[in-house]
Amino acid sequence: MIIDVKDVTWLREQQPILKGVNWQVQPGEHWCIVGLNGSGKTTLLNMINGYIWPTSGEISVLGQKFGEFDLRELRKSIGWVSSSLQQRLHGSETALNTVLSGKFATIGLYDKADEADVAKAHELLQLLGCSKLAGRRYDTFSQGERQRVLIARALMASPALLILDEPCTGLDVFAREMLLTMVERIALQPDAPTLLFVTHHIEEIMPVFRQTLLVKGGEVFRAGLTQEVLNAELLSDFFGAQVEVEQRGDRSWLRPIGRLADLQLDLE
Ligand SMILES: Nc1ncnc2c1ncn2[C@@H]1O[C@H](COP(=O)(O)OP(=O)(O)OP(=O)(O)O)[C@@H](O)[C@H]1O
Repeated sequence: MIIDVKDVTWLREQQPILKGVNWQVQPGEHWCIVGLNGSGKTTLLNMINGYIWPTSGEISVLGQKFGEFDLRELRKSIGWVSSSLQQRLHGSETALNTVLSGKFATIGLYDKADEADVAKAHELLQLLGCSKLAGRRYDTFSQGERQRVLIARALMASPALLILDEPCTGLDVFAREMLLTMVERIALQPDAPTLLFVTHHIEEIMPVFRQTLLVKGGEVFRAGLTQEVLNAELLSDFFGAQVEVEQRGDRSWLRPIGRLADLQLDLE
């Protein structure tokens, strides 16, 4: 099993941030994780990466049970692309060196990459549609280009699990579609890592994400087949507001219905 979270609770200042979470990810599955701000998604991912420990319950990742192995070793098998990583990278590095640094898990390239590494980095830049950027400085890239270079960087370490944490934030609609196409391309590679794709937006769920986890108030609201999860009744219940879900091609699009006042938004 790739991820096995059993009855996990995490308390902070006596308050449960995660409550009785059960979630299993099997080999070959790719999951979307959806939840509103503050629902507990990042906390759950921090736990999967071993940065925080459950107050109670058990967790194993890539067949390793927490408490019985070296977390630093486990982290080498997990790629995590997030906005905080984006801020930490060195702007003066080229795209090629940024990707190569992924092999050594360093911010900046200090180790000597061999020919095979360079060839692999070029292949990954091509996979992500960034070949032309190879020799350009990272700080000259658009947001969409940065995200794609960062995904190539994460793939450089050949992770078994790749977490894409809201990768479409700040992208225009075309850059977003481009990124989603690339993500799908990665998932369809024969030796693809298991992908976890965190988003607030239902329409970003590509068909390759056959499973979806809905997180609400630190609890699993629903975990199952995307096709079954993405229905108007369930999502209205999940968001606490009436929504409709329209199927367009092989993607679902969500639209709030009713007056804004009914959405119980705090607009003050
Ligand atoms: N170390 C901590 N101490 C106290 N509260 C915390 C801590 N870490 C997270 N929380 C709280 O737990 C809740 C869940 O936070 P988390 O960051 O996991 O949400 P999220 O679903 O990732 O949100 P977003 O979509 O905004 O990134 C929030 O209310 C947050 O303030």
